[in-house]
Amino acid sequence: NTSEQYDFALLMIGDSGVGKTCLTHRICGGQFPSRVEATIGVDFRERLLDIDGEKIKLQLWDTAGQERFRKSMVQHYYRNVHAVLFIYDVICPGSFNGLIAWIEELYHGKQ
Ligand SMILES: Nc1nc2c(ncn2[C@@H]2O[C@H](COP(=O)(O)OP(=O)(O)OP(=O)(O)O)[C@@H](O)[C@H]2O)c(=O)[nH]1
Repeated sequence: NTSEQYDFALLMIGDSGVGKTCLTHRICGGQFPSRVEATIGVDFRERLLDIDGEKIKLQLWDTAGQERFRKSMVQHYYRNVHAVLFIYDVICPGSFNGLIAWIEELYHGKQ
Protein backbone atom coordinates (compact mmCIF):
# COMPACT_ATOMS: atom_id res chain seq x y z
CA ASN A 1 0.00 0.00 0.00
CA THR A 2 1.69 3.18 -1.18
CA SER A 3 -0.97 5.66 -0.11
CA GLU A 4 0.32 8.54 1.94
CA GLN A 5 -0.94 9.37 5.39
CA TYR A 6 -2.15 12.88 6.04
CA ASP A 7 -1.92 14.26 9.55
CA PHE A 8 -4.26 16.99 10.71
CA ALA A 9 -4.05 18.59 14.13
CA LEU A 10 -7.21 20.16 15.57
CA LEU A 11 -7.47 22.22 18.73
CA MET A 12 -10.62 22.11 20.90
CA ILE A 13 -11.19 25.48 22.56
CA GLY A 14 -13.94 26.92 24.74
CA ASP A 15 -15.00 27.75 28.28
CA SER A 16 -14.81 25.21 31.05
CA GLY A 17 -17.59 22.63 31.09
CA VAL A 18 -18.95 23.16 27.58
CA GLY A 19 -18.14 19.56 26.65
CA LYS A 20 -14.78 19.66 24.85
CA THR A 21 -13.54 16.49 26.49
CA CYS A 22 -16.80 14.62 25.86
CA LEU A 23 -16.83 15.68 22.23
CA THR A 24 -13.20 14.66 21.79
CA HIS A 25 -13.96 11.20 23.20
CA ARG A 26 -17.01 10.91 20.96
CA ILE A 27 -15.06 11.80 17.83
CA CYS A 28 -12.06 9.60 18.64
CA GLY A 29 -13.59 6.67 20.50
CA GLY A 30 -17.18 6.60 19.30
CA GLN A 31 -18.81 7.13 22.70
CA PHE A 32 -19.53 9.88 25.15
CA PRO A 33 -17.75 9.07 28.41
CA SER A 34 -20.06 8.56 31.37
CA ARG A 35 -17.77 10.48 33.71
CA VAL A 36 -15.26 13.22 33.00
CA GLU A 37 -13.14 15.50 35.11
CA ALA A 38 -11.96 19.00 34.31
CA THR A 39 -9.04 18.86 31.93
CA ILE A 40 -5.72 19.98 33.35
CA GLY A 41 -3.47 21.50 30.72
CA VAL A 42 -3.96 19.70 27.42
CA ASP A 43 -5.02 16.15 26.53
CA PHE A 44 -4.55 14.48 23.22
CA ARG A 45 -6.55 11.86 21.34
CA GLU A 46 -6.38 10.48 17.80
CA ARG A 47 -8.66 9.12 15.15
CA LEU A 48 -7.63 7.32 12.00
CA LEU A 49 -9.86 7.77 8.97
CA ASP A 50 -9.90 6.15 5.59
CA ILE A 51 -11.53 8.43 3.03
CA ASP A 52 -11.58 7.06 -0.52
CA GLY A 53 -8.42 5.10 0.24
CA GLU A 54 -6.59 8.09 1.72
CA LYS A 55 -5.32 7.52 5.23
CA ILE A 56 -5.97 10.47 7.47
CA LYS A 57 -4.87 10.85 11.05
CA LEU A 58 -6.76 13.41 13.11
CA GLN A 59 -5.03 14.56 16.24
CA LEU A 60 -7.37 16.33 18.64
CA TRP A 61 -5.83 18.53 21.30
CA ASP A 62 -8.35 18.95 24.11
CA THR A 63 -7.53 21.99 26.21
CA ALA A 64 -8.53 23.07 29.70
CA GLY A 65 -11.20 25.78 29.67
CA GLN A 66 -10.30 27.01 33.13
CA GLU A 67 -8.85 30.49 33.13
CA ARG A 68 -5.72 29.61 35.03
CA PHE A 69 -4.55 27.21 32.32
CA ARG A 70 -5.39 29.49 29.47
CA LYS A 71 -2.49 31.86 28.87
CA SER A 72 0.40 29.54 29.48
CA MET A 73 -0.78 26.59 27.43
CA VAL A 74 -2.97 27.62 24.61
CA GLN A 75 -0.82 30.13 22.73
CA HIS A 76 1.68 27.47 21.79
CA TYR A 77 -0.99 25.19 20.34
CA TYR A 78 -2.65 27.93 18.30
CA ARG A 79 0.51 28.20 16.23
CA ASN A 80 0.88 24.49 15.64
CA VAL A 81 -2.50 23.16 14.52
CA HIS A 82 -4.33 23.11 11.19
CA ALA A 83 -7.70 24.11 12.60
CA VAL A 84 -9.30 25.33 15.80
CA LEU A 85 -12.78 24.17 16.88
CA PHE A 86 -14.49 26.73 19.11
CA ILE A 87 -16.96 24.88 21.29
CA TYR A 88 -19.86 26.31 23.28
CA ASP A 89 -22.83 24.95 25.18
CA VAL A 90 -26.12 25.75 23.41
CA ILE A 91 -27.98 26.15 26.71
CA CYS A 92 -25.34 28.49 28.16
CA PRO A 93 -25.24 31.78 26.21
CA GLY A 94 -22.29 32.95 28.33
CA SER A 95 -20.16 30.21 26.84
CA PHE A 96 -20.95 31.51 23.34
CA ASN A 97 -20.03 35.07 24.35
CA GLY A 98 -16.94 33.65 26.02
CA LEU A 99 -15.64 32.59 22.61
CA ILE A 100 -14.89 36.24 21.80
CA ALA A 101 -12.06 36.21 24.34
CA TRP A 102 -10.69 32.94 22.97
CA ILE A 103 -10.79 34.23 19.41
CA GLU A 104 -9.05 37.48 20.40
CA GLU A 105 -6.36 35.44 22.06
CA LEU A 106 -5.89 33.42 18.92
CA TYR A 107 -5.18 36.56 16.92
CA HIS A 108 -2.77 37.86 19.56
CA GLY A 109 -0.98 34.52 19.51
CA LYS A 110 -0.61 34.65 15.74
CA GLN A 111 1.17 38.02 15.79
N1 LIG B 1 -26.32 17.12 28.88
C1 LIG B 1 -25.11 17.13 28.33
N2 LIG B 1 -24.06 17.15 29.15
C2 LIG B 1 -22.83 17.16 28.59
C3 LIG B 1 -22.64 17.14 27.18
N3 LIG B 1 -21.31 17.17 26.91
C4 LIG B 1 -20.70 17.20 28.12
N4 LIG B 1 -21.60 17.19 29.13
C5 LIG B 1 -21.33 17.23 30.59
O1 LIG B 1 -20.75 18.50 30.89
C6 LIG B 1 -19.71 18.35 31.85
C7 LIG B 1 -18.42 18.96 31.32
O2 LIG B 1 -17.99 18.20 30.19
P1 LIG B 1 -16.46 18.22 29.67
O3 LIG B 1 -16.41 17.45 28.42
O4 LIG B 1 -15.53 17.84 30.78
O5 LIG B 1 -16.25 19.80 29.41
P2 LIG B 1 -14.90 20.53 29.01
O6 LIG B 1 -15.27 21.62 28.08
O7 LIG B 1 -13.88 19.55 28.53
O8 LIG B 1 -14.42 21.16 30.43
P3 LIG B 1 -12.93 21.64 30.88
O9 LIG B 1 -12.05 20.43 30.86
O10 LIG B 1 -13.10 22.17 32.29
O11 LIG B 1 -12.50 22.72 29.94
C8 LIG B 1 -19.62 16.88 32.19
O12 LIG B 1 -20.32 16.63 33.38
C9 LIG B 1 -20.29 16.20 31.00
O13 LIG B 1 -20.88 14.97 31.37
C10 LIG B 1 -23.81 17.11 26.32
O14 LIG B 1 -23.74 17.10 25.09
N5 LIG B 1 -25.01 17.10 26.98
